[in-house]
Amino acid sequence: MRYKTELTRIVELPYYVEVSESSRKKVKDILDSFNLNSTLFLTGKNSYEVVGAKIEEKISDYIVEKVFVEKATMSEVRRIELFLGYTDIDSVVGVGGGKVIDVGKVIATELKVAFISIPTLASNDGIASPVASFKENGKPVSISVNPPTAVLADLTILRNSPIRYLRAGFGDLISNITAVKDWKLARDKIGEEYNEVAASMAYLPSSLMLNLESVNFKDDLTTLEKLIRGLILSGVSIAIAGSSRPASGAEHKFSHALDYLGYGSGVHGEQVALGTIIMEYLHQKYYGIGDWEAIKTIFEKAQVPTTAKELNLTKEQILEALIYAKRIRKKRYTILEDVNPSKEELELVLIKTGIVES
Ligand SMILES: NC(=O)C1=CN([C@@H]2O[C@H](COP(=O)(O)OP(=O)(O)OC[C@H]3O[C@@H](n4cnc5c(N)ncnc54)[C@H](OP(=O)(O)O)[C@@H]3O)[C@@H](O)[C@H]2O)C=CC1
Ligand SMILES: O=C(CO)COP(=O)(O)O
Ligand SMILES: [Zn+2]
Repeated sequence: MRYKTELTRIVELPYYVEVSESSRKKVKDILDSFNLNSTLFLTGKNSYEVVGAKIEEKISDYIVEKVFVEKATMSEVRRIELFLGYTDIDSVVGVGGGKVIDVGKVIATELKVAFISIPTLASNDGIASPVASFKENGKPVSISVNPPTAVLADLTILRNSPIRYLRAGFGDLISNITAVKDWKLARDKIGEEYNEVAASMAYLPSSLMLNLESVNFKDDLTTLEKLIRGLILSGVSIAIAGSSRPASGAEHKFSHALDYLGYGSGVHGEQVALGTIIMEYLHQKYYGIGDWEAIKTIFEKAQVPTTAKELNLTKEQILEALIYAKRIRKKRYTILEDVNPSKEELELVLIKTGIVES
């Protein structure tokens, strides 16, 4: 393995992170403590109704413009930046789901201002990560951005958010188990640079959740808190690694492939959850490390979809996406590149794991 020439790593991390039942109330304090007073307030139509309006009220003196984000694309970023024109802003406050947070991260990065992330959904680890995921011409692209300056993860907001997105967030968190296995594989097989701190931050919170007796994000605040903290650590692990490596392996390639091909009705975390069962199966089969049944069981306990049918996918579509996955990010070495499973073998995996019926 060869390292770059610098002797220590310089990493950009969020300055302030709070996970509590009242984090939303801190937004004014945060703006004050960073000496920020000209804010672009970004939100979504639904998130505004549910929580955004109340947060807006608290910082109305600081807001210079409010914009509703409609889609997660570069053209939406341009629309908002053109709308701002010569208006001076020193911060972006984003109150919404992944779409709003990602658009906020890109705008704050381009305009070199602070970004305060107030997620109203916890559907993926983008809450605190330096990655924005856009769809351009219907195709997914991942963009490197600055991580948020502050993350205010409010458990009251998130507990009351639609359960489907919390379950999807759980899928995205558990997927770190196979992502880190793939990273280790790349270290061992092709000498890829590996960072134990980033890998542990991504891996441990998800692996510890495998032992839960039950998984209920609505009624059990401790489990919800573990999910949110895990997703935040996952985002920070990406910042430490300098790429999404600790949180995105073959299971993510599979999910990106489904998006490319336009198959099924799953959201990101649901798709990667299915991918995680498949990749864990392959890791277990070829290297004896892993327990795909434990992963499937924890998904079932959390009511994360574990079958093709639940995501409106056919067996053929999943197989096509698994084959297509190798064309995505060819340089990211994973179990798929290592084993190069045939279509017949993959079909057997789908049947053995119960993802499709035989
Ligand atoms: N950065 C990253 O690493 C990743 C980013 N993504 C990206 O994230 C985006 C998807 O984000 P996701 O969070 O799944 O969903 P969205 O942000 O698209 O929101 C989904 C729906 O939920 C609504 N909504 C938001 N908050 C609430 C709430 N508290 N109560 C009720 N409804 C609510 C939204 O309405 P409204 O918008 O009107 O408020 C919208 O209708 C995609 O663009 C995807 O590419 C996906 C994976 C990783
Ligand atoms: O979703 C992500 C991590 O969970 C981001 O990963 P990608 O770089 O594959 O988009
Ligand atoms: Zn993800």
